[in-house]
Amino acid sequence: MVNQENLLLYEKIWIKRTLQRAIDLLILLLLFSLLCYRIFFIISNKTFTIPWFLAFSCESWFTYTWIILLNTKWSPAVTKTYPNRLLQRLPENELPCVDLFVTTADPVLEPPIITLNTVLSLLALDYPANKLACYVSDDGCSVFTFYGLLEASKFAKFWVPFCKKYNIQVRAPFRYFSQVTNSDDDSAEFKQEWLKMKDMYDNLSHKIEDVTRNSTSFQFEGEYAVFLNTEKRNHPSIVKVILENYDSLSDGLPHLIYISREKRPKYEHNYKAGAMNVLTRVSGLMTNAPFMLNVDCDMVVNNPKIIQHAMCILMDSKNGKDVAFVQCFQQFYDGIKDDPFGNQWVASFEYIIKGMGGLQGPFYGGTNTFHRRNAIYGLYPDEIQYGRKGKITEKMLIQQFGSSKEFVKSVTHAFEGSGNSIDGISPSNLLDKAIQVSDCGYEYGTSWGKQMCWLYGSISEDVPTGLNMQRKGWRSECCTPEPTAFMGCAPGGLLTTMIQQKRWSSGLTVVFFSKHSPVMCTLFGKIQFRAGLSYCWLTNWGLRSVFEVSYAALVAYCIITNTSIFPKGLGLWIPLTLFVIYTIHTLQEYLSKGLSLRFWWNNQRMITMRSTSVWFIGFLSAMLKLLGISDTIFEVTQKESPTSGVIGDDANAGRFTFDESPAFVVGTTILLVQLTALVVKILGVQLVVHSGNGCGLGELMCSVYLVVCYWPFLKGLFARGKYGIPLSTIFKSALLTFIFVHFSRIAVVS
Ligand SMILES: O=c1ccn([C@@H]2O[C@H](COP(=O)(O)OP(=O)(O)O[C@H]3O[C@H](CO)[C@@H](O)[C@H](O)[C@H]3O)[C@@H](O)[C@H]2O)c(=O)[nH]1
Ligand SMILES: [Mn+2]
Repeated sequence: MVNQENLLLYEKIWIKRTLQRAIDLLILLLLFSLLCYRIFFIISNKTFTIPWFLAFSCESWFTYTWIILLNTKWSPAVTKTYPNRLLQRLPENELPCVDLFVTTADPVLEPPIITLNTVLSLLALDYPANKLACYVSDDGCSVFTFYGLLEASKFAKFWVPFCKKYNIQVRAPFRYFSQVTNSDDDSAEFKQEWLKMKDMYDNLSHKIEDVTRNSTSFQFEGEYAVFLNTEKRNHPSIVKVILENYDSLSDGLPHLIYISREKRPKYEHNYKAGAMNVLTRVSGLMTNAPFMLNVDCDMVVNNPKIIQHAMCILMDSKNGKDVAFVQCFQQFYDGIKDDPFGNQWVASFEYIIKGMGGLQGPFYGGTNTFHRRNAIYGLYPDEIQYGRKGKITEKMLIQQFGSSKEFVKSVTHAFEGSGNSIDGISPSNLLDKAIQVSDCGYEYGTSWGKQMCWLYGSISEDVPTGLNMQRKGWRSECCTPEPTAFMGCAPGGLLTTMIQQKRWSSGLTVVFFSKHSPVMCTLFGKIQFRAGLSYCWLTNWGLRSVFEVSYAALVAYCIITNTSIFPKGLGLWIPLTLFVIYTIHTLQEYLSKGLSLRFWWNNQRMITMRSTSVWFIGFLSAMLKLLGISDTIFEVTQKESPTSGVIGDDANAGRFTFDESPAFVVGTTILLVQLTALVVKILGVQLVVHSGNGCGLGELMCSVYLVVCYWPFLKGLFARGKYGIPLSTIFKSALLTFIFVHFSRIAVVS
């Protein structure tokens, strides 16, 4: 007989990739050869030119990047969870409580119908309803989001039982109805109910469409009166209990609470991190679950048993004790075929996240994550077992957590592991306390956002928040059940993708130079060496762009001035082989995952485009922020409304569209500079340098490669309308190109 108690709730499965490792090493060897070649060349020829030195610096950086990337990818692992064992071990009523958080920020960029679907999919989770509470934070302070939630809660009373009765897998109605039609095999009863549900859902979405369309005639009465005269950035806290499971029925509906934290023009709101901290406090007061799940408003549940899977990890008495958070990777529905904008992250998931999964665990990705409340509150892993070090007085707690006595009490309860803070008091009786902790002055002088919980200061709040926990010795785990846990909406077009990339680059650069930088956390905290390096890879996106842009500029400079940075003759074989093997390597990575050639190329060119354009802008904006010159803002990613049709089917969905956004200026400039260089070469009007070390095949190939990557931009130069690059952008880029060429010539002449 196998003793049930000894069976693990989850296991780590290591992935073997011998061939890939061999190629990885070969590339590393070639990179080192190139660097050595440069050093010997300088020593033996006793010539030292600035372009050579710059090329050497860039290539050293690329080698460093390659090393930290290898380090990240080299011990990949996935976790396998056994939810049945969990249920055998724990009776349903002993399963832990989980607080569910949804954030939304803008009713236009994030249509309420999307948020409602996410909420509905959470309410319908396959987990005892009395163990769940769903909190929605609305930074848009939108009466339509609130209206939508009220309507959705009425629909939920039918939808949730329907899903549970028929064991529906996809519980976000718009996903369900777009995928599943009833068939002849279904029972008459099911068909009837299906039709009824579809009818009710259509009704719900029409209602919401109608109020948003006729927004001016909305009646601010009753429940809605508090929204009258509120402005997005200037309004008091609004907390509303929409659903309440009074009798704590396991087959009822979870609590549903709407929160719009106070906003005043003079206060910093700290974007999503600020919203998450308010959610943490309100939920601490009302339900104080030991675990919390956080999702963005577009991340619908796709696997209704996901909590059981995550709990296998967090509740495992052997390996789970030091796990602070469980990360389910972001996956997307209705992605455009072959990923033209490189925002579906399939390869990153396979190689980077699984790679980190084998180290100290994946980084916190901002959504689809289960957190341990005590880890978020700043405890160390061993404090969970042996209690907090030293005696903590109430005064100290108030200093850290703020002045709400009730909230501080809930924190003490959380630390003691004794669950609900104010037993027997239902959420609606705690409204005034909840409003108090949602006020913008509440955090003043406390540790919120500085030492604990969601950290402030970077617009990629997720990475430092996760790092801050891991530096205390916590680990994290990936959770990858079948079917996929959550599905979200990938940015629809080029501009949205570029803005998102800029935000990440900027936010991550700030993290790299902040006190929560992976270097500091490795030196002075408990981030393991290799995990620290993998965090360096992640937070160096911005810095990397500086070297990539420099390299691109250098190549063009060489062609224009007829100088060279690449070896001649035999020496040219090193960079050439490097290029060919690297290409085969990435191609192999994609093909072996069943992705197409087109997919691979789309991703490769997007990697080049984003790392030489928006990452660079992100880096510059991070520098301005670090120097205190200007602040960075969190630009919310637009989510496509489900009613606007399936994105993937549109023939033009993958075409590049442009507008006057500065995000396109750098890219257009890179392209124009390369084109100018090539034209100069073809016309033979280069400046001849007397050393005889003129530009050769290497420089030309680099330049042509860049033009090929930027092909969609090249087409944009000649196209019109939204597919064309606006004249003003072309003009700005042309000016920058002119300046570049001018200074290149001056630099040579002098
Ligand atoms: O002031 C704000 C800004 C954003 N959000 C919410 O934050 C979430 C993420 O914003 P989104 O525009 O969708 O950003 P993405 O680039 O798609 O998000 C990724 O990157 C972010 C960090 O840059 C993380 O916070 C996200 O979880 C992660 O999915 C959304 O639910 C927003 O409603 C707020 O609540 N308040
Ligand atoms: Mn998103």
